[in-house]
Amino acid sequence: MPSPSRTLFEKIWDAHIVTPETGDAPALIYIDLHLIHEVTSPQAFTELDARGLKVRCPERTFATLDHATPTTPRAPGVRPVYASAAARQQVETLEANCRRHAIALAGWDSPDRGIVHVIGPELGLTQPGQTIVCGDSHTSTHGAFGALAFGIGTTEVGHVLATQCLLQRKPRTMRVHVDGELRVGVGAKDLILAIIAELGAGGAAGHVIEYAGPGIEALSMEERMTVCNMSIEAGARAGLIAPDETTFRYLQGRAHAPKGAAFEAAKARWAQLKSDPDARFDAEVRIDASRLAPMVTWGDSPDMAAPVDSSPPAPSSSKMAEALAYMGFKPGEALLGEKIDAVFIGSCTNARLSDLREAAAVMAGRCVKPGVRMLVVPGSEAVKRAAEAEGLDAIFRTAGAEWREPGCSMCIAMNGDSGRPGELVVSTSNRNFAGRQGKGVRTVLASPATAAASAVAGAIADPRRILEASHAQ
Ligand SMILES: CC(C)[C@H](C(=O)O)[C@@H](O)C(=O)O
Ligand code: SF4
Repeated sequence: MPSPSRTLFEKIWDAHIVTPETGDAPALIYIDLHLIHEVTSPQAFTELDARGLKVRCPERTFATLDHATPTTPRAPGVRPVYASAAARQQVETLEANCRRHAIALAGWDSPDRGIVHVIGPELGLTQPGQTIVCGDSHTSTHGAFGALAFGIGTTEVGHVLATQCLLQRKPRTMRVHVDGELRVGVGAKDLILAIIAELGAGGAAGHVIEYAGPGIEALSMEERMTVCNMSIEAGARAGLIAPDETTFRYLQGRAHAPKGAAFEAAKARWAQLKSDPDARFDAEVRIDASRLAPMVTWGDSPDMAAPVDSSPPAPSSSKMAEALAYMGFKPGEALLGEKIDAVFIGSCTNARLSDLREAAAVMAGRCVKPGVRMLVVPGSEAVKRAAEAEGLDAIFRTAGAEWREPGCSMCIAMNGDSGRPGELVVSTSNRNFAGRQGKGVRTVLASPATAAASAVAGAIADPRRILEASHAQ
């Protein structure tokens, strides 16, 4: 009997069931790859030790240092100076846990270190069809490869360390179909901000989103990662994209990807990973990418976003009114021209090589407005090396920006990189929650191009003015 049509998510889910879900109990699913970092793993290891348990599959576990790590430049071999005793302890605890349990760690001396969601793909650890978890909500990033990837809590990190399995209720499915191509000056970040604005912060709650359609197929892997990264900001459990030639080209030759004949065999398997043509989704949404403008947020939630050349809407709830009051923005008043204090180019959303290129294309031959601070923080050591090899660091430095060491940095301000109370920061990260970038800091989420154009203008700016001019030349 032919099997019923299934979505890509359902295919990956079915292939990983150890024990099916029943009315009373969630399913038990097998986890192919467990990524860990210093913030959400210490208690999980403590629990493991308290029960005398070993790590079940150290070879399926991979660790990095990213959240608490200082990004101030330092000479090779010099130990970093941490922002707090807590930050230092988190890092040193993970170093000790990895040594004790024989877990590979991209630590301080590793050329592979970086933000967990940047290095998984870079190293070829992230592969189509896998189940991937990490004690981190932006694990959805890895879904760009056609993997089922989602964040888990610290208790679950302990479960996965001990058993390589996870208890999960089966999520529902949503397809976001993207037609049309993005115009000059409009990027993947603008697309996902527009999608989140459309869905709302909780609009995809309980769902796994599959992004599909010509507008998605046209995206590079790095752009697809930017889109999948922010799925969680619409409340989704995960976001994924069916793997294709773009995916396979990206993976070929990566350190942990299969090699030679094994790669060809894997590719043939991966090519099967797509939703059946008549597969049914619990929800469907359509977006036309060709109609989008660069987006910026005007509130304290990622769904409070609008075209950069528009203004915040009149509040229809107390939440919106409070958000506007926090940001100091007024409905009907142009967002363009709002004076800014700082710009942050970084995070697992937008700190890959293509993001830095996008920002550098705007900065080249221009200067950061005096009085504005600009931090450029590459997502990984590999991104930093590649950017330096093509002179992007020089473009940023010459413009007056700070070129930093890799890490999460001002995305979450756990490492000492933060803004001052009241400052307005244009940021390429993914969360504009009140105080996330420092107490009282007001965050405007934007693309690397918009952030760079704003740094030059000293105010929220439209990158199309610069980019269309250079395109026409
Ligand atoms: C620290 C970590 C648990 C957190 C997350 O889960 O996402 C962080 O990465 C974030 O972006 O807020
Ligand atoms: S860069 Fe930001 S969003 Fe990404 S993992 Fe780090 S803190 Fe979380």
